[in-house]
Amino acid sequence: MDRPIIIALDFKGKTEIDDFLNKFHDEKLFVKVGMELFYQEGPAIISHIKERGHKIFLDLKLHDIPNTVKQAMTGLAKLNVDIVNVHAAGGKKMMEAAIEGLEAGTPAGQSRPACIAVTQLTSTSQAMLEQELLIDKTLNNVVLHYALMAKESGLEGVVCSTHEVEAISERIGSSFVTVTPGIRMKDDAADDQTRIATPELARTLGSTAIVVGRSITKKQNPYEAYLQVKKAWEGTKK
Ligand SMILES: O=C(O)c1cc(=O)[nH]c(=O)n1[C@@H]1O[C@H](COP(=O)(O)O)[C@@H](O)[C@H]1O
Repeated sequence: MDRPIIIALDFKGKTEIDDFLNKFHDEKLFVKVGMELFYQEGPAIISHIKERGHKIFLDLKLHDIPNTVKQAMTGLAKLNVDIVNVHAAGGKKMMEAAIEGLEAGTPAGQSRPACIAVTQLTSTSQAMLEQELLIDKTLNNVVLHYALMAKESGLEGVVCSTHEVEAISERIGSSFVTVTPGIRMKDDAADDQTRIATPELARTLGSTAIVVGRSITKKQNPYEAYLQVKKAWEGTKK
């Protein structure tokens, strides 16, 4: 993966997507389609965005019994997206089933989408981990453990916060993909995110890709905001 900025298209529908993408002057982007958009527009939105020439991370965060995840992934593989994801909390059998489903569903001549596992959401804090999820470990250790499970299950990488990237890369190797949301420019509000970082820090700590939503989509000039994120992300060498 060529260190992309993945723009989270958290919009209501196709009209909003077209208005937004039209601001990018034919630049080929890597975008993320999540639950908000997919549940409104269905699979047709994927072919629509692909026709415009953009790469897609389909972020539906599957988390169910292994057989259900396998069958769901068999269907999703036909959409020919670049990345899909699951929750690592579903366990190793579920993650293995996700890969089996993707392999079974990928049409001949197409490459199977990369599959990555959400470790702990970037909205989760240490206090929430302990008090609500009753996990009595450090966030870093939990994320690293989930990343190891994902690796053992045959996945290509994880979604984690920037703050766990170094530990994962040290233990598993830097070719294991780390996709990091919770990205904010210095003066932006954290909103509902807890484990945030600037694009510069993500670059310094070695994230494979950053996911950026509101710091681009909610700005008055999203294209200008994207260029600023890009400069920050590409400017600082590790
Ligand atoms: O899987 C994800 O993409 C994801 C995982 C996670 O731990 N945290 C997280 O924020 N995300 C997604 O990344 C995007 C972040 O959006 P912003 O907070 O607006 O930049 C949203 O679309 C989330 O659904």
